[in-house]
Amino acid sequence: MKILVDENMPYARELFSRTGNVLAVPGRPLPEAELADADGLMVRSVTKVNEALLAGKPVKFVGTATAGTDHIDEVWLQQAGIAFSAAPGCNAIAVVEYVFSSLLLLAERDGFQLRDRTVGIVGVGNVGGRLQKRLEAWGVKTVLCDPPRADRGDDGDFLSLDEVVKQADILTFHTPLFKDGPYKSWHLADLALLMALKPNTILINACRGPVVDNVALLEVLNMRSDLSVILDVWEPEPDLSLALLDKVDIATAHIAGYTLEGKARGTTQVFEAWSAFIGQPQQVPLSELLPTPEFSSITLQGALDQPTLKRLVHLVYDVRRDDAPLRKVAAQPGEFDRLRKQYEERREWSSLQVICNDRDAAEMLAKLGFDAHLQES
Ligand SMILES: NC(=O)C1=CN([C@@H]2O[C@H](COP(=O)(O)OP(=O)(O)OC[C@H]3O[C@@H](n4cnc5c(N)ncnc54)[C@H](O)[C@@H]3O)[C@@H](O)[C@H]2O)C=CC1
Ligand SMILES: O=C(O)C(=O)[C@H](O)COP(=O)(O)O
Repeated sequence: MKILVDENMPYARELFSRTGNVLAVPGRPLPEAELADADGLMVRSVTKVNEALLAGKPVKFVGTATAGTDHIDEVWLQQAGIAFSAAPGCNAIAVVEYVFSSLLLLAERDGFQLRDRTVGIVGVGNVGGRLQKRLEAWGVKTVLCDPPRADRGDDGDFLSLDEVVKQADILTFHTPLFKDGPYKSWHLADLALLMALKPNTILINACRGPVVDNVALLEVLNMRSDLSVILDVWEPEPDLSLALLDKVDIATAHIAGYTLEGKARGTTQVFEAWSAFIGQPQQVPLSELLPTPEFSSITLQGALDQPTLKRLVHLVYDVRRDDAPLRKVAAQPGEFDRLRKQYEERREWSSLQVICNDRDAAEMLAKLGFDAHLQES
């Protein structure tokens, strides 16, 4: 059995080699000759998987260690009898923590309390739903837009996109990329939407670049200096607009989901699906794989206010570590992908044990996802 795995999938070699010969390869461009005798192909979002790549090849299973699946032609795979599995939700916590890291930074810069802002969440699935819970735990009002969930009759107060735009001080997008169909999300944020944003809105895109029309965004930012923008994803990638990069407040190279936990979950979810597919089902607990983090325990004295939360959040992950390198190298071909391939280890809040002497602080931090405990007296 030969299994091709993207070289940017931590733990893939050690897991997949339990079931066959593993070859780790770059995802963009993928060395296509290696597919001639491959049974399994495990990719990330940078590899387009379609008829052009796989027709006439022996590949029987495709896995993607990602939440998004817009790089996969699922209809063709099904017609061709090739099994497919993704990793829904694997990196949702990572994206939520990216958003918090960014918002706490802007809140400190601009001197506001998150609790005084209304956050509009567009796409309330694995990422948006977790973001809603953590924001509300911190006392932030959220307004939600998710037409597929509203149409399914899911519980929740879902508003139209126009209504959310009217109410939101912070507008954050967490939809899949659909180029057409009833829930088309391509250019969901178009010129009209961007012009309709309330004064001083913070706009965030950490889902897929083309969900926000980047040409329109640049045009609007040239007219409106009141807006703040956080972009993790770009239209197009990897060749983003340098003029736009210059205008945004926080800019990163599509790494919002890149915690070690998030990537490891992606690998294990796909490995578990593959091992079941070949009739050797195996479960892999994350705790078997993850190393001890650099900072594993800290003591917090007293109450938890927003500046203290920011310091804790930034101890685990400060988004500025990813913003500066992108600005430095974005003009050079290949550097966007290199930043992503050589990504420095980043952990989730749950990796930090926080011992508190204040009960409310311990309860709040636990709700937010830290490994928080009340100090024993
Ligand atoms: N920047 C990064 O590193 C990452 C980006 N992503 C992207 O974020 C997207 C969302 O991730 P998840 O929450 O895990 O996906 P999900 O599938 O769990 O949730 C997506 C939600 O968006 C809703 N939705 C679909 N079309 C919509 C529309 N037109 N308007 C409003 N809502 C709509 C769906 O009903 C669903 O509730 C992924 O599809 C992926 O493209 C995901 C993880 C990491
Ligand atoms: O899971 C997703 O969807 C993402 O956007 C991933 O974080 C993207 O990472 P790569 O697959 O491009 O490494």
